[in-house]
Amino acid sequence: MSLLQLVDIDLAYAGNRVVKSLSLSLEKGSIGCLLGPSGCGKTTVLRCIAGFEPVSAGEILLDGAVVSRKGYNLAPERRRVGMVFQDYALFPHLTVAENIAFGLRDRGRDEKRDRVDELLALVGLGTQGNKYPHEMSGGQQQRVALARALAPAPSLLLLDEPFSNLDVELRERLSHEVRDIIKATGTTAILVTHDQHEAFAVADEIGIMHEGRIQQWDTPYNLYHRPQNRFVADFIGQGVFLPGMVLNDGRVQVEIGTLRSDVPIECTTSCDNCERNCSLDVLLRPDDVVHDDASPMRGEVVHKAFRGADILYTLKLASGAKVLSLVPSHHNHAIGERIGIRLDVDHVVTFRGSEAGAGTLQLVQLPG
Ligand SMILES: Nc1ncnc2c1ncn2[C@@H]1O[C@H](COP(=O)(O)OP(=O)(O)OP(=O)(O)O)[C@@H](O)[C@H]1O
Repeated sequence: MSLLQLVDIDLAYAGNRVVKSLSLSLEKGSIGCLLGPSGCGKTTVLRCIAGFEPVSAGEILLDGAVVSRKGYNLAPERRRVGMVFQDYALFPHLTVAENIAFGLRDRGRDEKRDRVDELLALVGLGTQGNKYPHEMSGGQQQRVALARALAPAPSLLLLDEPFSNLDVELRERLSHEVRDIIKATGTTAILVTHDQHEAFAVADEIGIMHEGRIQQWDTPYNLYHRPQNRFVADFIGQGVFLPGMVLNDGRVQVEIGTLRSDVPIECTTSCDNCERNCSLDVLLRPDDVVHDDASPMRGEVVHKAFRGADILYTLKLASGAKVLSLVPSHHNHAIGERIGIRLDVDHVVTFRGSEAGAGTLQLVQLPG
């Protein structure tokens, strides 16, 4: 059953629509994420869900009950929604235990103490309840903030860029921990971030946002492997679009080889016969282009990024087009070298060719 539903919500600041007919639904116990570039409206959606912004159209339902619609906005404190912010927002004059107990003011003393102990243990700070926030590291402070938000057992937890003040390594570790903690409590949650690694580490489902709209709401796997439009393909992971031509038997020819899909190519109504030399763009990820000394197909190394286990090569083809190739790092080639490559594509993702109207999804071909 959906715990949270947004149905065609709109929000405008001084006539400027920053959220546009946005819909999503989140099952009880699952973790969703709004991921997108700065200014796309993620935080505004979160503020609407929390009740800090009234919607100008559409509805928000929590546990089946309408909490927001035009002209009606249930107060934030009556929504049973917990929030975690990027700056932790802990009370500096209260101890860690007092911070966590803040939302439990109406509970008895013993019940409050037991709940605080339970939360301290859950976030791995069992012995640190008497410390003050300034005596703790950034990561510890964020765990306190999470414990404080979870203490009243909210039906929905909202996390707004919760890791952005932390260094990269800690961010990655804490994002896994936070997921485990949220899952251990069975809480439904929504995370807002512009960092896809964070989104992948925490969320079950992710909505890619662009200019106030969700472009695709899907699992991390599908966003990477089955992007529904160019924006999603560009935003998630790395890759290039290489011009291609559909061959008669459903194969797609690109400069460095021929791709084959297990399913027929599907066109949109404006292109009703892909079998006849349709031109399109093929999405090639760095792992689709394999280094192979024996291959007659060559690419010139124009850039290389050493990543420890792998090197990400940018290779220029004879036409001048570039592809990316992820290669084990013991294959160390110099800039200017021409190295052998071949395609190793598991499934084919294509979009209508640039000259025919870049940006419009026309065709996606995937294995059955
Ligand atoms: N209170 C406000 N008044 C007017 N415009 C606002 C207000 N808050 C946000 N905006 C505008 O609404 C748009 C969406 O902002 P929002 O903060 O939701 O984006 P975001 O995706 O969360 O961005 P970021 O990742 O940078 O936080 C932006 O263009 C922003 O300038």
